[in-house]
Amino acid sequence: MSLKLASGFEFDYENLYGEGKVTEADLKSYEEDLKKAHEAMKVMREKGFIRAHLSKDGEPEKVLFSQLPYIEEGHLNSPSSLKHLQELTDHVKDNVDFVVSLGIGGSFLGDKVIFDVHCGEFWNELPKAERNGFPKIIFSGQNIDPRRTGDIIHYLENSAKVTKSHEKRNLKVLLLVISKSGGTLDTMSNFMVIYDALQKLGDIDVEVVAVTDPNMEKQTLLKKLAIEKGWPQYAVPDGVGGRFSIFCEVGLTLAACVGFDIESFLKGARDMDKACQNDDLWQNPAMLNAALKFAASEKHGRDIEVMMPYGDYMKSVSEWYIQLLAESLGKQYNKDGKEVCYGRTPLVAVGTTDMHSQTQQHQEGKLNKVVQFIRLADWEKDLTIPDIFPDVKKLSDISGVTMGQALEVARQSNADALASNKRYNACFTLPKLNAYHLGELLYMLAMSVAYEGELSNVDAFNQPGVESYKRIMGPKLAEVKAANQK
Ligand SMILES: O=P(O)(O)OC[C@H]1O[C@](O)(CO)[C@@H](O)[C@@H]1O
Repeated sequence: MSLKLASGFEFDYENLYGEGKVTEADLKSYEEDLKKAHEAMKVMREKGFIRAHLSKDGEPEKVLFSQLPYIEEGHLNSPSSLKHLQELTDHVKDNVDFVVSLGIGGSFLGDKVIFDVHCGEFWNELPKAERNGFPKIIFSGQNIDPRRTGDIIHYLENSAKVTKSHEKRNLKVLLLVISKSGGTLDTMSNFMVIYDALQKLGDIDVEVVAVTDPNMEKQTLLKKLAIEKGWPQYAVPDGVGGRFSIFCEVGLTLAACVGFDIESFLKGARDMDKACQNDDLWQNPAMLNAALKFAASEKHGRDIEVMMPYGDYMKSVSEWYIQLLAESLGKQYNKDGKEVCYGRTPLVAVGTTDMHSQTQQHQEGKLNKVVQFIRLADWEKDLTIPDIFPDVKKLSDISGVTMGQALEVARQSNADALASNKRYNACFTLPKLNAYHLGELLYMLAMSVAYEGELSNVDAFNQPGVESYKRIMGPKLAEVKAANQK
């Protein structure tokens, strides 16, 4: 049982729906709610309106992520904004040695997905020609870890020495500072430490590009600095929350720095958006995914979702999804102010790696999980396991198949084993790992949490819970500073 789009994207729900799983009757009981949720999505697309959604200042706020795939003048992504991104590409290509991308949460996770999918693990070790002249990339700001930040500075210092002695020039480093609110401690502390250290080194030319809320009336700290210092600016528009921002200039600036195909990525998202306008539940990937996961949680207690892509470079997709699901649906109060403590808990896993650790739990632990696989139908550069030890039967037996085939056999076996023991699971198949199919997948997941927000009657677009520790953290930090000054 699966929903397959013309692009080849497939959602296989065989092990999630049917007898002993989410049933027809379960979905029937949500018929009216699904209709309403689908209507709400139409209104969101047309007007940017989501019932009861308020900004963190308690003001009515639009929800505009569904506009992002459509490149049109006057839209958030437009021919002129793409031209502006091309200027960044033209600037960094064959010119900048390193881009340090600074951000956390939605200002990091999507960029890491783009980097992993497009560049892979060894990008920074490749000769420049193999990177097509694009810079090396370092991520920072996603923690406040003095050792790693110190290591980044030291690494750049050493690179500057090599550049000076081999090429008789300064190293060029661009700090891409990404923060919607413009003042996040994690991002800005790393930025200040790194910017200061690099400027003091003397043999590094440092420049800054700021990605922040463009609002001129209520300027973020980062915006003010960018104006004052004349740094180029890109936008995290009003109405686009961090966890949806991979489709705006948060993700697209990093994409522009590595030569990731932005237009294909947005086309994938756009085609998925069209598929998600289908009124038929069984033909609408986001509505179907939301309905099945919601029913699995509410009717069968399966309220943990293990996002388990098969392949190392998709682990960050799972990490991106953690924020999407957790911040969108983990809510104490529903839209009517009633305490509900809703939310499905997301977990990161990777196949085959976690089949040798977590799978024991998935297979025999509490019956509270849905394991959601992601697989690639085609590994463009697959490798065949050679028969180099023909006398060693066990090794000879595993030769003659490709690693991609072995990976898929492992996944299917895991799915079958789970299903045979009442363990719900499902699978998204991407025909290939490229910008287009990534756009499809991520957009479908974003739209799916929007549906689930409506089904569960919680605001999927705020995150009041993260303000609690922030309120405690500010004064605590001030106390530490005061003590340091004594
Ligand atoms: O882009 P900013 O404003 O620095 O925020 C980073 C992240 O922090 C959060 O606000 C949570 O603390 C996320 O929602 C957001 O993606």
